[in-house]
Amino acid sequence: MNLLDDSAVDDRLTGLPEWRREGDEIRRKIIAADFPTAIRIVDEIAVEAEKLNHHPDIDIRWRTLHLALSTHDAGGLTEMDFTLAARIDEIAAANA
Ligand SMILES: C[C@H](O)[C@H](O)[C@H]1CNC2=NC(N)=NC(=O)C2=N1
Repeated sequence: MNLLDDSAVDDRLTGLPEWRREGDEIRRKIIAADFPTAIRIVDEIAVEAEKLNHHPDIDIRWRTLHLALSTHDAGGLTEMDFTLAARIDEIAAANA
């Protein structure tokens, strides 16, 4: 999987307004209604991550999830990160 250059990253982020670039990662926060919902979101993300064999870093703090995506094997951002980010946004919206 090839690393994306800065313009490609910026281009893909325009379609993902919840996400911010932080160096070699993209990050977003999800505030769930309550803790059980936060865990359900994490579980649904886990299903998608396994399908893609691409996994986010997830920080769970009560009902706030901090997510970070990067392609560790490539040492930075690739298409996989943006594919999973879009799926995470769908999961967040479905559990809003
Ligand atoms: C061996 C396994 O396919 C790899 O380690 C996968 C697993 N999940 C992954 N997740 C992420 N975010 N980046 C990777 O490079 C990656 N590689």
